[in-house]
Amino acid sequence: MLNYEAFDHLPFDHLHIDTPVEKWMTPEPYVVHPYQTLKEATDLLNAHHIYSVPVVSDQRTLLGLITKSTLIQAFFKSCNLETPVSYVMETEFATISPKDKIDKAIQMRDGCLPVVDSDKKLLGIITRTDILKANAFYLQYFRDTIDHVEILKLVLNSAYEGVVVIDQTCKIIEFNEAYCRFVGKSRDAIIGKDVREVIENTRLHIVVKNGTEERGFIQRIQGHDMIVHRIPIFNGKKVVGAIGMLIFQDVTQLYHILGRVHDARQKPSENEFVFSERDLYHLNKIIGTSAAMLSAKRLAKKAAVTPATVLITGESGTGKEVFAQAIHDMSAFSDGPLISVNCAAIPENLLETELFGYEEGAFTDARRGGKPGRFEQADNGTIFLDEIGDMPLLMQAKILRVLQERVVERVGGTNRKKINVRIIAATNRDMESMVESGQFREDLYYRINIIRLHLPPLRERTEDIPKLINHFIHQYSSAFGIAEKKVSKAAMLILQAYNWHGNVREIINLCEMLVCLTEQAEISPEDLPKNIRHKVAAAHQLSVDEVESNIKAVMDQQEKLLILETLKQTSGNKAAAARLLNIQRSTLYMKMKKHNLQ
Ligand SMILES: Nc1ncnc2c1ncn2[C@@H]1O[C@H](COP(=O)(O)OP(=O)(O)OP(=O)(O)O)[C@@H](O)[C@H]1O
Repeated sequence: MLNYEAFDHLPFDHLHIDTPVEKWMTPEPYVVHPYQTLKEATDLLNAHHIYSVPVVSDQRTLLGLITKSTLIQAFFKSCNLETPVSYVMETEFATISPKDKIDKAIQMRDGCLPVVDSDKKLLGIITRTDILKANAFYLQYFRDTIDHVEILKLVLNSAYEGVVVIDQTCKIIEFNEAYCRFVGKSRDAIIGKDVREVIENTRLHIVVKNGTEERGFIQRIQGHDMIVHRIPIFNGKKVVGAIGMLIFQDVTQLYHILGRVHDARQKPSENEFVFSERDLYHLNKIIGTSAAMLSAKRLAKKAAVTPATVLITGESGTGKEVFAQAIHDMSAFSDGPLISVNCAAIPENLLETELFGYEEGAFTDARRGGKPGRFEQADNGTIFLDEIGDMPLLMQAKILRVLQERVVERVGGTNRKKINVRIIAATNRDMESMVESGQFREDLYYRINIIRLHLPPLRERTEDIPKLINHFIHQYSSAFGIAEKKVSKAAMLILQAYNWHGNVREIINLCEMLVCLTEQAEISPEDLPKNIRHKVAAAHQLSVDEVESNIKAVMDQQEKLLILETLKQTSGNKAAAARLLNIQRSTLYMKMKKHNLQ
């Protein structure tokens, strides 16, 4: 490591490789005068371990140079020690001007190079040590520059947006990792190529030509509408290149942002829908009006209007497939099929032929005429890759190719078929940690995680539970031709307090069981499965009986408040209150007596 203190006297801030000699010279060198003796000159050279010394007049005009070899030659010629140096000094030697570039000093012959001004006045000397210092400094300077370039590369590569830099001949000189991921090519395969060969519909070559900036343009790349900026790079007045930036990974992200701005401005109530009749038809099949569900429905609608890939995440049974269906039904792909593939259910050795199909003769049992794969079947429609987190790594690489190129090739075949497919993937696994642990390819993750739709578990949206239960009780009652049963308030409170690890799927199973097995018209806490009642009690550290008596107390309190509220409304008129509550007057009297309201 170079010690910078050695250069403290130098103005490094503005240093450049061709700095002048005056920055590096030794400013007040040892000198001898022409009338000094050879002995004095010899003593000076020996005392300071130097090879040469300039000879100057009293006004510091450079007259000659005394070197060790001049002295040796003088003694051979029998000059005595008292001879003045002017008799033997060199008069033919190189000098350098203070404004000359330091690299000119490299031709030095005599151990030192006098630095003189136009009047031949000595300003300093350049010694070998000065040249070594300059070299060492530049070496460090270049190392630092390389470090800076590395830092810039790091910054560029950690940018979330795609960045491309081209020179004035349209050759790509920089291409960051985000962009590489997006176009699915390695940096090495891209650097040096003409930008028009790498980026579809680019206009960077035009920007380099006319030097006009283009901001916020929409550019179609790989089937997606992308927002881009194109900025010319100037050196003085000359355009020397251009930078292209992919600002949003996809326009849908802009739609999200616009949606958020819109939401913030409008502050719509949670129940307010701005969907068409057709959207409502599809979305209303998804039961739930909790804030989380409404925002998931809005996002699904926004995703449906773009062809972008959607990744739906959420625990098992939260409705990922239901949302995939709704997105498909509301999208421009709805005239085509929705093909579902459960990546976890198909054995690894069959997954490739299942997804990509095979040609006749591809393997021993191959069907005559071959078989199209799921991707081909989904052409002009949607493919739903369920449990994508369980897909083997080898298959992930193949899927990535399809996502990048939108082309499929059957197993055992050579034809590549272009497909137009919207992709929806779903998983209940933690994709980010799978990527971190290397179980899921990072490049594929970026490809599918364009629009992220997360479905929270039921226990985080308990207000949806009564609606789901009533919906499925109604559905099963009519399917089985059984008179519809009502879930009592107490039973509903227990169901809302339950954990529902199986989410909606578990609710459906329970409703089927309750419709079939409950004999009374009302489903009460005792009709609920024991495990549900016990788990709710355990979660509250109570016994089952305590839970039920607590619920009864809560309900009694609610009933009392309701009666008081209604009587207030009717100014104490009991007949009117009974009418409002839709109960007999005698029942109201009975309840008022129970709650000590008389
Ligand atoms: N909000 C909902 N409204 C109506 N039905 C729903 C809702 N959510 C889920 N379902 C129903 O619940 C069942 C499970 O849903 P779905 O298969 O979509 O869940 P999933 O998240 O894909 O589960 P898995 O991860 O196990 O595949 C399905 O029968 C589905 O129709």
